[in-house]
Amino acid sequence: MRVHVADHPLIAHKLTVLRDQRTESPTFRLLVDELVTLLAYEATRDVRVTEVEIDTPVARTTGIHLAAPRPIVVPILRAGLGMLAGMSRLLPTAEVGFLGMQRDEQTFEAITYANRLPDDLSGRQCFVLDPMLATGHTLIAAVEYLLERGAVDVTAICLLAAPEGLQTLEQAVGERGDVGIVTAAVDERLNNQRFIVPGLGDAGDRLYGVVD
Ligand SMILES: O=P(O)(O)OC[C@H]1O[C@H](OP(=O)(O)OP(=O)(O)O)[C@H](O)[C@@H]1O
Ligand SMILES: O=c1cc[nH]c(=O)[nH]1
Ligand SMILES: [Mg+2]
Repeated sequence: MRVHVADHPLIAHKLTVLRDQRTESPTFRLLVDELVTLLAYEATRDVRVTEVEIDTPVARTTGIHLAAPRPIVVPILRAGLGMLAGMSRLLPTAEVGFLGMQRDEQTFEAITYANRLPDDLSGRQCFVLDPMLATGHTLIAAVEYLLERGAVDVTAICLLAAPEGLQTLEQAVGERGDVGIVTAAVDERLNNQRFIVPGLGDAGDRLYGVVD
């Protein structure tokens, strides 16, 4: 499994403000949006392209366009929705599928409450958006939905990952397909409630407010 930790002072600065418990929702949303655009730049390094001939006002030349079929972007609701606008800015022609998933806070298993993905993802490159990779259960389920439908290349863009979750993900899906993670940081560990430490708290709550 490919793991890329984006090492850049601007990313580290924005992440520090994001982690700060004094940062309120409006600023938090803005920072998530900015961070995902920076991370998407790394995550799309191997996006498929095709050569094209074009005429500039001066001469004929060879360039590249994104290859067909178009990539698909999959935000995992709720928190992943906060990453969609930033990703779409960089990949405006990508299709968007949706997964609604919630972690059971007793068992830490992922519950899927919405699945709006194309049935056939044969040969498609997929970019999954979820800010937090904690136990990894949510992302494992998401990656499995995509690989089952024929996706060949799945890259998850996360803001924070826990070492435990990365290991669990690697064991579960690392050998099944081409799976990669791009994250702004790998934190220290999970606590007893399986929250990432030091982390940033509950990403969904910080983006959208607390729900029961
Ligand atoms: O790696 P895991 O242990 O599975 O945890 C990570 C998941 O937990 C959070 O979602 P949450 O269940 O809080 O839902 P929300 O986005 O609606 O807040 C987060 O956005 C991930 O989807
Ligand atoms: O630290 C964590 C773990 C799971 N989900 C979150 O939003 N934060
Ligand atoms: Mg949440």
